[in-house]
Amino acid sequence: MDVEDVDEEEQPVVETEKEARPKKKRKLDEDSTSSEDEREESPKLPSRSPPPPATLPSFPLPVAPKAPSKATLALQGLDKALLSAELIDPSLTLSLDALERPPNEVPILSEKMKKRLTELGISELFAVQTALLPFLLPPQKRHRALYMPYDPPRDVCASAPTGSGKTLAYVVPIVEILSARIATRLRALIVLPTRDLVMQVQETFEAVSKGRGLKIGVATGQHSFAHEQGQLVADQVTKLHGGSSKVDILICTPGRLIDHLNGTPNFSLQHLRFLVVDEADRLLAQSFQDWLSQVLTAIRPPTTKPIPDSLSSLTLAPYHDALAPSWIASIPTDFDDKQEPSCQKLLFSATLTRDPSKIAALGLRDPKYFVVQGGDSDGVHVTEKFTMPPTLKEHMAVCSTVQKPVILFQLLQAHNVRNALVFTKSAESTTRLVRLFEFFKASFCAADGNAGGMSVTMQAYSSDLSASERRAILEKFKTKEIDILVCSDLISRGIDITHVSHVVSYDAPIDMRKYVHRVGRTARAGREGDAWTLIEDQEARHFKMMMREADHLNKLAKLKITEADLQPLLPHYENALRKLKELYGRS
Ligand SMILES: Nc1ncnc2c1ncn2[C@@H]1O[C@H](COP(=O)(O)OP(=O)(O)OP(=O)(O)O)[C@@H](O)[C@H]1O
Repeated sequence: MDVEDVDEEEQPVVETEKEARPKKKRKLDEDSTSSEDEREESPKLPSRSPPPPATLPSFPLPVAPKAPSKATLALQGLDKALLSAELIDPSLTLSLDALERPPNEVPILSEKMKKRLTELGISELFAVQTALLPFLLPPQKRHRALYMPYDPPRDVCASAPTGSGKTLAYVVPIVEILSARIATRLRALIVLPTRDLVMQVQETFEAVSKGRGLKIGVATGQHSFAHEQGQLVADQVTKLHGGSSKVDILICTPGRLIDHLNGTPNFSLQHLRFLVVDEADRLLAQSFQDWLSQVLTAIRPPTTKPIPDSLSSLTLAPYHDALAPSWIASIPTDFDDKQEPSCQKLLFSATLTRDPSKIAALGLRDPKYFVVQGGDSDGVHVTEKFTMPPTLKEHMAVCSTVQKPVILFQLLQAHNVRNALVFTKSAESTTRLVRLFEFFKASFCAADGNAGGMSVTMQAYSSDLSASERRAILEKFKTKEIDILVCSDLISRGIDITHVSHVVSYDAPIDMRKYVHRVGRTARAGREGDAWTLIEDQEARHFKMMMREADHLNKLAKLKITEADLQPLLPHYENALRKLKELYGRS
């Protein structure tokens, strides 16, 4: 079988319609001709009805519609701010030394930060960072303050391809601004969808903020609630209007955050200077006890504000409560401007959130959009749904269900694949595929002593494993003790393992977002990467439709595999299938 040839079966829907239209026209033309002929031949009788027209009007052939104008898109409800997004060329980089500002302005990065980044091997900024750092670290000192109740900062939505360095784009500014603090308060809250991602972002914060005296906490439910409470809040006994915090930065999952908001005395978000929603498209799609509205409420000042001790007692004693400025009740005067919380919301995603109701729910303040994406700068391109790393090569093969495993094994062998992630549809199928591969490898090695390229190690990584088992496996994969991880979509969001050279969607992803996040595990940080998708015959139509709708089908080349390539592997594959059947039969 030539896998290349398999997927010629369906015609694009548009073409089918195109063909149908002219046929319809021909039919009508034929009808009109025949009636004219009949008129020629029939005896000339007086006719009661008016004669039919000589020819029927012809229908115009369908043409591809033009791209909608900005005004049309605006009318369709697309957020105005999104239409005027700043487009950033993905190939843009900027050396740390070139980050200059005039001497009368605050430099973008402090010398301490430059030194630390250099120690971490970062000598230049990636595209998303070149745009966000100057924006989040403005040139005037007052715009970098922790409290700006009369002139609060603009919110930010940033969309950039997977692996393009979004994490540092918020970690660096947060560390720079919070390092100016004099007392520990909860000033930055980072919300992520999974525990694994929380750990990863925590590592980045700890690395970047080393020596800056910031305290970083996590809340994911990995430890008992009481333990976490003790780590986050210093005083849970005295009622403190200003809250109490043992950390400056908290990185958490939404569920656990809500638990603390509702159940930890003195846990308060009133001092927040940054709220980061990373992997925003996924977090906004999930309700998690309506986490977002609870967080937004906790950031806003209460309607009845507490009066600090110093005012109520009319003494000059400093009030221990440390309320945030917009929380403090004051006697209103005619000159008072409205005070607002100083919290700046930063949303990050590899896929644009285009649902206007979701954007509205965030209550963004004069949001500024940054989109890292090639193409025109006329703004219309911003409406494209997905941005991929430019160093990613994408391929697909359509095949039968039966041949899929052996095609995978052939690809791994022929391309000498190491450092790969293979995605399956469920935890159960990860285990089954790994077992099948082990039987296959054993049969292959028994026949060919030197293993002929089948020496790779494969391991299942799925929700069937405990968190500690998963961590240990991931660590082994990072240190290259394991060559290939077969995983369910658990790993497909944000996990950063830079050496992944191949991502194989063994089971095709069911939607475009899943596809983007899976393939985004490779070609990270400017490296090359390959993404292969295996599609079963019956899935081909849906998959291609999905790709076409995302304007992405033309980016996928076909994988070249022939019958001759598979032939030598088939006896071992049959052996492996028999063994697997025996195993599952037994259990
Ligand atoms: N300026 C830089 N120089 C060198 N490496 C960098 C730089 N910025 C980020 N990286 C590295 O690039 C890798 C990918 O970064 P990161 O995880 O932030 O990507 P991401 O855009 O958040 O991806 P995803 O959408 O998949 O979560 C990380 O290993 C990070 O350390």
